[in-house]
Amino acid sequence: MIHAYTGAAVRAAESPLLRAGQGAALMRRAAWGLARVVVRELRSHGPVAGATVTALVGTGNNGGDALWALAFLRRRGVNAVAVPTGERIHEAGLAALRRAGGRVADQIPVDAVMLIDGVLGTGARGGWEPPLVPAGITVVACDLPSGVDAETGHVAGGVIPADLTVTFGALKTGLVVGAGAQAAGRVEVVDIGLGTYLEESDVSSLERDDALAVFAQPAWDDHKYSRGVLGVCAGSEQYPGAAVLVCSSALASGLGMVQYAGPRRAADLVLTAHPEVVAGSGVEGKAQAWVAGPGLGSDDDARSRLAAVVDACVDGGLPLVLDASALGLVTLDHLSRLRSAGCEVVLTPHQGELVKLVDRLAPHLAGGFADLVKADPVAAARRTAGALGVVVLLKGSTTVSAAPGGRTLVQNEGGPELATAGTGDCLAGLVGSTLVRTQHGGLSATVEKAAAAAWLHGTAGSTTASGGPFGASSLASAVRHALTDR
Ligand SMILES: NC(=O)C1=CN([C@@H]2O[C@H](COP(=O)(O)OP(=O)(O)OC[C@H]3O[C@@H](n4cnc5c(N)ncnc54)[C@H](OP(=O)(O)O)[C@@H]3O)[C@@H](O)[C@H]2O)[C@@H](O)CC1
Ligand SMILES: Nc1ncnc2c1ncn2[C@@H]1O[C@H](COP(=O)(O)OP(=O)(O)O)[C@@H](O)[C@H]1O
Repeated sequence: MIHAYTGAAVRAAESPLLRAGQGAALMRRAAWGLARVVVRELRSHGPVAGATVTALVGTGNNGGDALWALAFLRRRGVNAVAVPTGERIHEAGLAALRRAGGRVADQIPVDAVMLIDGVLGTGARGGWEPPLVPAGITVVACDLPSGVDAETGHVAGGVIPADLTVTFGALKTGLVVGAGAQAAGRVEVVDIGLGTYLEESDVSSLERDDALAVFAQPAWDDHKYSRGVLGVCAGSEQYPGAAVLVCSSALASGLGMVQYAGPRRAADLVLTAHPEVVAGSGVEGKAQAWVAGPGLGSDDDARSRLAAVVDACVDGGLPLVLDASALGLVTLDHLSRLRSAGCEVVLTPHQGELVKLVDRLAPHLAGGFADLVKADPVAAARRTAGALGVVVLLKGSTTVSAAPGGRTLVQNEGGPELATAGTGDCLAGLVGSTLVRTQHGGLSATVEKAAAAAWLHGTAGSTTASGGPFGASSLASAVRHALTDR
């Protein structure tokens, strides 16, 4: 599990140390860590001594870090050049650079092989417009790529995409969400001794082993019912393929049985693809959790099929995933009955679906929500989860899974190749699969299951993308592959 903290939390952790007069020591520790990483990167490409490394140096402590790092690099024989970007500069850092023999210039030197982005860190307010950066130069961001909001990952103006970000004290939320995660490149954390002062993390990410633990292999004495039976209420005469996609991904994730409930045309397609599915038109059966929504449509038939699934879940206290069409049909009454019956409920909207859902079911949140979803998906998912009392898995370049209590997991395994019709249906099948295979552990455990599904989905997407462009029906085999190699 990887944990990330808000910029504010990291600053709060620093403050007792600053009060104790250790500010300069903290900065030197951070800069030393940054310089070590730069040396390692230089060495992997050629000689360190004589290489030109430049830094864009802002007006605050982020610029101070960059200046100190240049000073350390100069002592290692690097041609260290600071390029100030503002009217002010960190005086002690500048003095250190000058003492070490480094210089100041007003432009990035033409022979620079590496650029340290030390303009803005956790103190950035709003956006900035970076200068043009020469093509081919390796960019190392100091703490954060300048212009990334440490709290949200939002980029309000421009940003210099980094090959590598060296961040200090702890991983920041802005480095693992949305545009910030994209701009950061590889991220390395330098320990500057904040550990004991850091409070609870803001968001976390599952790593491979965490996710694989959710998709546990069967025990020797398992049978199909103990491995889990997933009910799927998806597809319609108009959109039959969605039913196949949900069933395929669920089966590929290795559960005991998939039971399909839907109209003839969709059921026939499902059975042609997967004869092992138990198909019928109604929701009766042995399902231990349900997925409802993909391809249901929005007519009366869709409404009554969803109502039947909600009734079955309420009666049996069963977990339920609501995706796609179901997000436009679900009512506050459904959610309230499901909550009262103690059902685990996961909603899996993309951004547009979330905005519509909030408009309809939580209008008190709706003002400015469309902007919030883009600028701060973590907050948007958290607020919705809190308002509706369910787990919300918000899809996008970062998949955010939030529980009503605030526990939030963010996953970034998948790339934009996943933005193709039907991949969300596959994800719904995987989330359903996680909900049948483990016992109740409260919504805090449910959010982890949702994130494990996102991990598997993103990993499968990236593997499939490495073979060229793909459609959603190719994902299932990569899901199996991701679960094979353990
Ligand atoms: N505390 C510590 O001991 C340690 C801190 N550490 C380091 O300090 C960093 C935080 O430093 P910080 O608080 O000085 O903020 P920072 O990110 O440099 O930016 C503030 C400056 O930028 C300016 N500015 C703001 N927005 C702007 C914009 N849009 N466009 C242009 N300018 C803008 C703002 O100007 P002002 O608005 O005040 O005029 C101010 O001058 C942190 O990320 C880490 O690297 C580490 O060394 C560990 C020890
Ligand atoms: N730019 C992106 N980077 C990574 N993943 C993405 C990106 N765009 C979409 N995805 C993923 O692709 C899936 C698309 O789901 P969805 O929009 O529901 O599609 P559909 O309804 O067609 O099945 C989601 O899991 C989402 O997280």
